[in-house]
Amino acid sequence: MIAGVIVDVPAFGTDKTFDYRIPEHLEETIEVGMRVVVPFGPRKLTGFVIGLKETSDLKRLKKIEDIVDPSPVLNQELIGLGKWIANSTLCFLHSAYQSMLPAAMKMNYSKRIYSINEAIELPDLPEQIRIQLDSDKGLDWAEAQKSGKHIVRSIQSAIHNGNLEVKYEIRSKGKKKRHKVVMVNIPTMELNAIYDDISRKAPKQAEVIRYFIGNNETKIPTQKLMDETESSRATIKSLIDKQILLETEEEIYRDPYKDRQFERTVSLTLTEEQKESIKPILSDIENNQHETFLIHGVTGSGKTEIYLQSIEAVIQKGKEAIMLVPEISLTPQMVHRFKGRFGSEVAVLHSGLSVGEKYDEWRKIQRKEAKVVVGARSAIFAPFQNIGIIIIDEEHESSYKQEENPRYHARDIAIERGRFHQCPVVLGSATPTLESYARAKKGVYTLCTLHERVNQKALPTAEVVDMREELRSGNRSLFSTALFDRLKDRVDKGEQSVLLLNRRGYSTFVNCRDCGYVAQCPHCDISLTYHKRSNQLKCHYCGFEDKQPTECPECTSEHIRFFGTGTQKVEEELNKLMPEASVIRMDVDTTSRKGMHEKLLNAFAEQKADILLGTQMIAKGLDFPNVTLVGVLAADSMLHLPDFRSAERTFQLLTQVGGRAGRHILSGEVVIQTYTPEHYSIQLAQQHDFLTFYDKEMLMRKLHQYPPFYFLTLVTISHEELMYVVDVCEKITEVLKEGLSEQAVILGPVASPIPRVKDRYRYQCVIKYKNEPTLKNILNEILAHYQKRMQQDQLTINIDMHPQTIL
Ligand SMILES: Nc1ncnc2c1ncn2[C@@H]1O[C@H](COP(=O)(O)OP(=O)(O)OP(=O)(O)O)[C@@H](O)[C@H]1O
Ligand SMILES: [Zn+2]
Ligand SMILES: [Zn+2]
Repeated sequence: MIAGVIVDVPAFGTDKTFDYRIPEHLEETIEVGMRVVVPFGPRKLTGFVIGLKETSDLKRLKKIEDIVDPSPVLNQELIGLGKWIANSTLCFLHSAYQSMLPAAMKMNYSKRIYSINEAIELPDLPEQIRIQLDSDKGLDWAEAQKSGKHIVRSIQSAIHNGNLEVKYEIRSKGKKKRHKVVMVNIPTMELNAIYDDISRKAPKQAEVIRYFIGNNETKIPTQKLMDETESSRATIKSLIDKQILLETEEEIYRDPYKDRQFERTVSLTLTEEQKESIKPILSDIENNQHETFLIHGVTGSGKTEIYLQSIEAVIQKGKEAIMLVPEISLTPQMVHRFKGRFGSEVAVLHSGLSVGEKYDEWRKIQRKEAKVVVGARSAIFAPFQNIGIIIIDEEHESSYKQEENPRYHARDIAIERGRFHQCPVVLGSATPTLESYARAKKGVYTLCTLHERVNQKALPTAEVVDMREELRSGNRSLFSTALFDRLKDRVDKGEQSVLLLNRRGYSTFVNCRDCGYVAQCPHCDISLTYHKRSNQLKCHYCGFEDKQPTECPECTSEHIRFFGTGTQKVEEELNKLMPEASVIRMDVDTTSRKGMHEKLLNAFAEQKADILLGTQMIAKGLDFPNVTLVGVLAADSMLHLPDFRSAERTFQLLTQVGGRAGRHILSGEVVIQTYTPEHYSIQLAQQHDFLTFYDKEMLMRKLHQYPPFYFLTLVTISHEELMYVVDVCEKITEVLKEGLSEQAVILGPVASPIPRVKDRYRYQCVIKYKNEPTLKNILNEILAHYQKRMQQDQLTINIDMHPQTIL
């Protein structure tokens, strides 16, 4: 038998199936979808088996050496899906497959050196190195290279002379966790007799036997048995030696939620609007029919309850469900809602879990121990076999697009999988993307609208405050009088407030008041970010760190410091102006440690603070009954970014954050501070008027030839030498101009918005087009043409077929 294998060398020349012969002893074992170890040149690599056949066109085939997985990690559907991803996003097949698996299953390759014969004298090498060469583990080549040219050369000549040998080793990054369990190794009725027999001579051992007599369990983790019977390892060991007990190893799951109780919840009686929306979804589930729905429902309209009841119907049919939520709204509250309804049938996948935990959750799905997965973007690849529904909540969230290879959008994958499984795909949002809403209007998606909040509560009233007016009337603080008064009122009444500071486009840099100098990263063309806690400047692109300067390097003025308005600054001002208010601050700095995100939210939920101050991460999904005021400190901080989606993003953010207020018994109020109160995205968000916003924004997109009227493709080229980058980018632009139709618009070459990162210059060109059937071929030809230079010359060409932003 021959296996077709996709090897772990994501490069242009190797992006194809290689044939390997299956050795006899593995013939029965190897299946499509497994990973195997194969020889590749001088190396050993892993690869995915994506097909089996009887014969190959090639005569001399190498043999598969070993298997990595005892059972397939990809099923037929996922193998097909990988090809589709590779084709539609122009990525390598191996990258597509790898991205479907948890990080723990990535392979580590190492090259190790061993002595062939311990007795051989290698006087050129230091004692320590010789010991390692003679050991079982050998010497790691990467390590050896750090020990100096002289030593490296000696090792190389010893290899050449046949005194040392090289082995390639492969390990996966994550491990399965195991623990020891003991079980009774004799018929249970004999236990009493044995107890009588040994109780005098070995009372400790008898104690352990009695545990099993008095208990229905016949198998128990060794550690637990020792704890419960207060016995030692030696006692247990004697019983094992006597073959009364048997000890084995068992795999255990790391369950991040194991210490938590989830109160069971039941389905709520749906409102009329909810019933109308869920009806066609349930009918598709019943009839195994694929259709994409867009649920446009105002904040608090009960979309989540529709998801829950749809999933319930799917489970009842014996099928599985994928539920995607954006990373930042995958809060404990959210997990609770799903675990509360479906218990342990729910697997959760998000970046807050450790590599091992994620691996375990994935295996729970693989082994069919979970029926529902709730997770961020990559959960779309959950290895279910029998999917009955795929739901994407907050479908407008940009985090559903992966910004590195493979550059896929989870929405596209959802629809592709939905088609394969003939099941409904549900997209939900209070602020759908223009793309999705346009498709719904055209009838490509089925539109369901929820106009009202579940409890008939009015949407919170919003006030827009013109900050220019505030300045004119002498208020230089970050808070308008309107916002300040309301904040104070809530603190006095014991109600809670949420304050949003949109970080993007916000000043966090250090500059000189006298000459205007701004501290920049020496490796990237971007300003350094000031970190108060360490009093340091940091580059968020390359990690470069520097001390806060005491004088300006340009003009030696001492007036150089951080004048920005990050969340820390706001917190300080709040403390000064309203010392009686307690504040919880949530931003990248306060939530970087594991579990902090949850801790801070819990504290706020328990009303331990009056004000929750934070960045975008607080805008979504939170549902606190006592919150009656939401303030947005600078609504337009993102509006002026030169990005075609900036108005849409502003509208979405304001609508979402506004939706946090007054969701329960108390009514809510929203105050939006802005320097451009006349902008339609701000005015229409104030009026909760999605439809008018949609019409207006669609006109703008049409006028400027942006999605959804045009498709975009972004090509980014980078290299250390500026002239080289410009040259390659110019040539690529020319090729595109020649190959594409008259209708295609090609912008560029231009420097990327961040023109240099990690000492590499970046240039880009953007293609706007309606219908260019040859585009992918042309791009593939370009990649093929530059393949050598990409491998040998550190040239990078990145292609994003549908960029979320061209910023
Ligand atoms: N049919 C119902 N009867 C009673 N309460 C309901 C019903 N449906 C939903 N709710 C409750 O209403 C609140 C808001 O619902 P839910 O969170 O599902 O809204 P949503 O549309 O998902 O909101 P958002 O988009 O703002 O996150 C929740 O507390 C939920 O438990
Ligand atoms: Zn200066
Ligand atoms: Zn940098």
